[in-house]
Amino acid sequence: MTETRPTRGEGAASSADGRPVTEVAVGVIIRPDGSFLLAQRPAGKPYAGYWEFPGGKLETGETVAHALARELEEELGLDIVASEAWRVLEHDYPHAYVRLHFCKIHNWRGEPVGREGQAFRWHAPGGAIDPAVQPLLPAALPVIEWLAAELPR
Ligand SMILES: Nc1nc2c([nH]c(=O)n2[C@@H]2O[C@H](COP(=O)(O)OP(=O)(O)OP(=O)(O)O)[C@@H](O)[C@H]2O)c(=O)[nH]1
Repeated sequence: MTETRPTRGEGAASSADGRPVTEVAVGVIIRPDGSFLLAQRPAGKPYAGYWEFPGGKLETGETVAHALARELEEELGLDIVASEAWRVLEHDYPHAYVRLHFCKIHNWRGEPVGREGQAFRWHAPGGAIDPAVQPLLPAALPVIEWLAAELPR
C-alpha cells in the first residue's frame, strides 16, 4: 500500500500556502562539557557565510538519521554512532520552505574537519551567543535557546 502524507499540518508535504517542503536533518553535536558544534555555510550555498548547526537535505528515500550520518561524514568527517530525534521546526525562507529535524548527538567518532573548506567552532553552553558565530541562520537561533533552557539552574 502506498503511504500518503497529509497535505497540511504536521508532516505535510507542502506548506499552508502550497510550497513544497524541503526536509533537512540537522545535528546538535554536544560534548560532555555542554559545548556544541556550529559550522559556517560555505560559499556557493544560500546564506553563505552564515553559521548553522551542521546537516543537510534528505535525499529520496532517506531517513533523518541516515541523512544526518551521511551529511556529517561528508561535511565534517565525523562518524555518528548514535543520534536522538529532538525537535522539529519549520521555516519559510525566500529560497525554500524547510522542515528542520534537529537531532542530538552525544556519541560520535573522530574530530571535525572542514571538508568543504568551511569554518567550524565549538560554542560554549548558555544563552549568550559568541560574536564569532554571527550571523547565525534565523532558524538556528531558537536551538541555542532550547539548549540553554535545558541547563541546570
Ligand atoms: N544544516 C542546517 N540547515 C539549516 C539550519 N537552519 C536552517 O534554516 N537551515 C536551512 O536548511 C537548508 C539546508 O540545506 P543545505 O543547503 O545545507 O543542504 P545540503 O548540504 O544538502 O545542500 P546541497 O546538497 O544543496 O549543497 C537550507 O535552506 C538552510 O537555510 C541549520 O541550523 N543547519
